[in-house]
Amino acid sequence: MPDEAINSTIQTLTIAGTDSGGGAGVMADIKTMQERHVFAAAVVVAVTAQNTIGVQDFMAMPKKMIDEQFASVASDLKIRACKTGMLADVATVEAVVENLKKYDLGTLTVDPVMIAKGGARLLSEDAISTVRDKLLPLADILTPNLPEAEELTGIKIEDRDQMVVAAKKLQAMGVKNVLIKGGHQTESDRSADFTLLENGQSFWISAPRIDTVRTHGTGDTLSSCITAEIAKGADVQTAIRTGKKYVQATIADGIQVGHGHGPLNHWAKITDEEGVK
Ligand SMILES: Nc1ncnc2c1ncn2[C@@H]1O[C@H](COP(=O)(O)OP(=O)(O)OP(=O)(O)O)[C@@H](O)[C@H]1O
Ligand SMILES: Cc1ncc(CO)c(N)n1
Repeated sequence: MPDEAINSTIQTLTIAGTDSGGGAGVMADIKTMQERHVFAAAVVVAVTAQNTIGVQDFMAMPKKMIDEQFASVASDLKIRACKTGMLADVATVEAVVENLKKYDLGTLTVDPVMIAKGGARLLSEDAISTVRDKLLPLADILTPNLPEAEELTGIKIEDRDQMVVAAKKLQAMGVKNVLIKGGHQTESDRSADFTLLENGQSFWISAPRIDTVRTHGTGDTLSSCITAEIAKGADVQTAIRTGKKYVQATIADGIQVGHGHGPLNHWAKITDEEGVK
């Protein structure tokens, strides 16, 4: 069989950490990709002992194991789009950067995961500059939440105007498309995300803020949905719009799991009633 036929199914890859509680990280990514009808592969760069209450422990994978996973995936699968999530520390970020440069894994979405909802650090402080200097220039799409955008730019973001300024600064650092997520803007009744596209166009997407603590893994779910839609051929704007609708549906149609920041309902279906605009 010709190689194009062997690998004709649309394939995506997540490069991230696991969540034993099933709500975030690699688990959220794979569930999302599966629901969006693309095949999901995973390079696990860290393992967390985690649940809805918090992160009890984590361990980064040795570089050799990261390299071997990339080699296994790249030598057999045909990845159309990939994403990064939790990258733990300097050595892990550097290993991931090296492999992303070595292999063609399609369009890259970088979710610069730093701190979990419960407050645990998922990226060491000294690795922030490694992400900024070495990973960001490789990103086709960057999806920071507000604290992450602040860390990466040094800008204190207190209103929508500063989200725009931060997005421009991130683009100047070498990222093509920037999506700044407004999920942490809790004072507004709508959660509004800002996107600055490679061609200079920009847009806001907002949706009604849902009053719930069950928002564990929203960022992972959004970036994975974007990755899946890009792999299927969507343009960046359409992929982000679909991602927002999907996240809204997964929060709105909630499930009851765990005592803390509960996970999303990944099998929720997008309807036209999400109020996303
Ligand atoms: N309570 C909420 N109601 C509606 N939308 C929300 C809510 N919380 C977050 N969102 C949306 O979810 C998406 C992810 O944003 P958020 O800022 O929560 O990411 P994050 O902090 O990276 O998430 P996590 O660290 O849990 O993966 C954004 O589109 C945001 O607007
Ligand atoms: C492994 C992992 N990745 C990402 C996040 C952020 O949602 C988390 N809590 N855990």
